Amino acid sequence: MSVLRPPSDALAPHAGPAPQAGAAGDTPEASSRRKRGAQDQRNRLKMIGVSTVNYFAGSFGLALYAWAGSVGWHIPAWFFAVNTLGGLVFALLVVSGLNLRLRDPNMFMWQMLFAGVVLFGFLTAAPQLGFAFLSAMLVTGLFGLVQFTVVQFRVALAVAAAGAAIVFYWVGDQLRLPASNPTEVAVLWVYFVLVLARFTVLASHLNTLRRKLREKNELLQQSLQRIQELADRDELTGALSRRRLMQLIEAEISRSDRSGEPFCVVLLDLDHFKQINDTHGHLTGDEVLRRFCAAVKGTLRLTDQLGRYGGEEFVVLLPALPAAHAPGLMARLMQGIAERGWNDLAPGLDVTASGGIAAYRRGESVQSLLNRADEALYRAKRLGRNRVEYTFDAGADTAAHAPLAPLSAAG
Ligand SMILES: Nc1nc2c(ncn2[C@@H]2O[C@H](COP(=O)(O)OP(=O)(O)OP(=O)(O)O)[C@@H](O)[C@H]2O)c(=O)[nH]1
Repeated sequence: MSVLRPPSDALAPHAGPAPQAGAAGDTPEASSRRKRGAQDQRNRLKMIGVSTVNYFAGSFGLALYAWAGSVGWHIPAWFFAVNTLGGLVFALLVVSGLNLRLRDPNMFMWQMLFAGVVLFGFLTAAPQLGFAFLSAMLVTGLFGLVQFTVVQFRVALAVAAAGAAIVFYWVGDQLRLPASNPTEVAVLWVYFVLVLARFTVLASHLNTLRRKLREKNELLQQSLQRIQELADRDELTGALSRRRLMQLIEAEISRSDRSGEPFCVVLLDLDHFKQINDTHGHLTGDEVLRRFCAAVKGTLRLTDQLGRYGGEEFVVLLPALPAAHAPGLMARLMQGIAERGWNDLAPGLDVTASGGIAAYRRGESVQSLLNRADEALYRAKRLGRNRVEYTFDAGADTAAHAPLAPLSAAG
């Protein structure tokens, strides 16, 4: 007998007015908002329909009691009329879009209030069916359980408690569980089963909502993960994104400042890459970038990080690496690039890279560290490419940062 018209979109609340369909200059975002808004309205209408069927069942139960002689026929007739009218009003509010002007377009509170007033009204008018209206209130309360916020639920509870106090005071002594003859007992059973059936329908509806919510959550998690991956990785090469790399260098600086452990960064730049693109095509250029990264990664430790700094420029972060050990590692790295083999990609293709290394100097910023690596890289380019240059760090520990001879990967 619940007269509650449950809301439509517990899963996709939409508070704003839906823009007109096909509005000129509709952006994809506005268009998807509009579609979501229209879907929300359809859901609201659908749930008003479900609720209508629900109080048809309630009216039917009351009609059985009228047939059994427990109440006059005017009780089911009025109950049916009042709830149908209420349903029509709520449906009209949705169809006209007027509900969108309300703070809560689902009209949760209004529907609950309406249900409460109707049920208490009929409880007063037919106290001999007390159990029927009280059990209907429980069904209504079940809707509130999922749709209301905690505050709304408390308000509804307070209003229901106050309403019950008034009505019980007024007609409490006449509240009955009508079962004084076999017909009434049979009707009581039917009515009871009807209430249970409505609980079951509601419970399965809640289950569906919960499942949809879980599915949406999973989808959201996957999307978030994908966004995180996109933010952290360069799609073409699989190297870390510049943003992620900067975060890792920052973290390494903090770690080094705390522990005193040295570390290095290397700026690597492919030589004459424009020419590779121009001669062999952009797709081959892309494949060169991929293979280059794979070759570099192949020579690094698991804890080392490779990130794409931009275009054909890459940064290698070498944690816990004293500057004195950098040349050996760079020789391996350059050898790895040379040995990668490029001819199968395009005949005559030769890929080399230049590098600049900087060892972290305590207290300096990421930018300063990278600037020094860039200066070394610039020198490597100027000195003929296909080589690695080291920036002597005058401010660092002497043993760990002794000046090193330029390293030529070719030699
Ligand atoms: N295929 C491909 N090319 C890229 C990509 N990003 C940047 N480039 C190209 O890389 C080239 C870089 O050219 P330059 O900056 O002149 O450098 P370079 O030709 O390598 O010359 P040096 O660095 O002086 O040895 C440009 O032609 C860019 O279009 C990419 O993702 N894919």
